Amino acid sequence: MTNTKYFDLLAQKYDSEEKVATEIINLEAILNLPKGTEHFVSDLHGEFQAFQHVLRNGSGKVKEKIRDLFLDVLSESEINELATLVYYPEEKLQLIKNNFQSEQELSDWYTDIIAHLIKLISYASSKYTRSKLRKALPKQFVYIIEELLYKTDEFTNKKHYYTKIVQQIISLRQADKLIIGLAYTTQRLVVDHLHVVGDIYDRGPDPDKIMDTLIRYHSVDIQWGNHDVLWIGAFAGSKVCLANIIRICARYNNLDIIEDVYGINLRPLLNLAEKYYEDNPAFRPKQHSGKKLTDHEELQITKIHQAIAMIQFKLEIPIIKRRPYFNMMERLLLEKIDYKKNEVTIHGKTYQLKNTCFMTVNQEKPEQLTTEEEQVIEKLLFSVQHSEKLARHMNFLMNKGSLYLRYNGNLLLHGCIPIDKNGNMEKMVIEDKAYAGRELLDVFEQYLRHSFAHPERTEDLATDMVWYLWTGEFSSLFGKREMTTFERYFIEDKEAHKEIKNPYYYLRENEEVCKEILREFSLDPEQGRIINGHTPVKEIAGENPIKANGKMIVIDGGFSKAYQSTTGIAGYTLLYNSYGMQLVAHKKFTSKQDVLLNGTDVLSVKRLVDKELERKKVLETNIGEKLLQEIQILKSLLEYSYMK
Ligand SMILES: O=P(O)(O)OC[C@H]1O[C@](O)(COP(=O)(O)O)[C@@H](O)[C@@H]1O
Ligand SMILES: [Mn+2]
Repeated sequence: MTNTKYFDLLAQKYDSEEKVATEIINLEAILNLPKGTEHFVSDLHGEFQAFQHVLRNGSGKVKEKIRDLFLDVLSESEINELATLVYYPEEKLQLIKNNFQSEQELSDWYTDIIAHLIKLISYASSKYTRSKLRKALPKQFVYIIEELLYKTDEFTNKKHYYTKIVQQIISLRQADKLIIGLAYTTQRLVVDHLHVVGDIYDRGPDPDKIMDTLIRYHSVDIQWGNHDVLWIGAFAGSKVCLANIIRICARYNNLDIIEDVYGINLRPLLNLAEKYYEDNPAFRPKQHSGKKLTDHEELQITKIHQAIAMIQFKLEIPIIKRRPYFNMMERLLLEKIDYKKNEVTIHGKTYQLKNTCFMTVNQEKPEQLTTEEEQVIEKLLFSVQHSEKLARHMNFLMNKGSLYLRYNGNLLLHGCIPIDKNGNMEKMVIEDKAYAGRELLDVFEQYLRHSFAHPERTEDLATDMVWYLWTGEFSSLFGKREMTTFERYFIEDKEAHKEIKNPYYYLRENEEVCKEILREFSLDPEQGRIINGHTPVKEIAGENPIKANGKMIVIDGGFSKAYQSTTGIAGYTLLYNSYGMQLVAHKKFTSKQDVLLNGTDVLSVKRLVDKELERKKVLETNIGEKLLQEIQILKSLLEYSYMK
């Protein structure tokens, strides 16, 4: 398209000189506002309730704003009550309303609380344009709220006018709805943009609810985690990824995610499991609160767990063989077993095996699936690829996700940048071409997207590569020499379970190494930081999440309950507003009920990562860059169309 045509098109939208000028002025104004608050979370691992809480309280930002405004006029418990009302408006309203004896009492309370919420919204939106605030308001109440917000100058009898409106709202029985709307608006204003630095799926019970929440969220991006790509892989046609997700769901007693949530029929797998497998202590599911299993259910899951684990181990073999550059020959474990002696030799060391379940293994050809196994995995794959809900969730992961993200000068990524012990980028040769650093990650992402675009291909390089991202030595999502799943099931010696990490995980303490990585991604090493998830920060053992003189921030807090005893804490999140970055350490989240009843909102030690000397403006952000371009275009339009 020629430039003139382009301008003609644009002129249809901006059909007068004034309109162009207004838009330029509007954009210029936005550029000079303080940058919006970014909120970083990671490693959610299906813990929907805890995630909801962090999202709703904006990692403490909601309460901070309430304190700023009301410290002198409200008591501590009133502050807590107001905060809880903002987090969980529907439920908290019911609880509060139950305490009133008369209509009058309730009406007085409504009047006060609506005033508080309006004040809070006015404060929380002070760095946005009116138009942005309007978009965040509950649609049906925009007019009323704007009246309440803006009719507050000295020339109107503000109190009288305000009281009249609120009385009307109450008598028309709209107060509850208005309060709920105001609460959600507050939540939305407090955080402008959310980054999920990977691992939404696995271990915890409700990844699907997290996905639904993210889909509804006003502004979000995702950096895929190894567990997320495992699910993408399954959907994209990788049978070995599929076996893995089912194995992990069995292990964590979460098969209802597969069966009830995503509607995938497990009956064929269960039949196979019942036919070949018995009880086995190594495969009993982890029990978690809320889901008490009967003995029969536990036994069933134990059998399914073995059946699918064995399918997984078999499926790994041909991939390892057809992709020598995956460098995984050491993982051909079923071929390394001495079935008579019940031993396996790994890295030159021989181990006794226990809790084995090799009933379906053909010792001559251990990669061979039995006919039944083959049918089971085929049916599972069909079912997975035809789950509408899973399709919706995986499409969203693809649309909003990437392997890494450069955002406002920072590098966001889940796992690591594979490097050697001298800090040089590791090279991986794929189909005779070597890749390293950013280029390697870009190639990984291309393969993943290709695989997703071709779900009918199940054994091509792209599909195999998705599995490599889950478990490969130079995968930026995994970054360990190998995954010792087999060893943890069948070998007692803990030595064999060790997973040796890429040097990245200790070299990232080093400022120069982090700066080099930032340079590799064309980011300013002086200003930028790396935001990392994936490895739980062991606060108990004195580990600091802020590393390399602030160049590296690790925010896997372990929302995952399974990991909380090793971390000693229930997660870190990060906030980045116009004043700088704040790291928030979360205490263990008990339950929503607890927050509602007792206001226990265990907040959270803050450590200032950095304090900007000057407030950062939109101008200095990614969005600012885009707005500048738009302004340029509009200025050209002005010249072309109206100043001839
Ligand atoms: O805790 P589990 O279920 O045994 O899983 C352990 C496996 O998970 C991993 O830690 C990967 O998961 P994370 O990304 O959550 O760390 C593997 O390295 C390891 O083999
Ligand atoms: Mn991870």
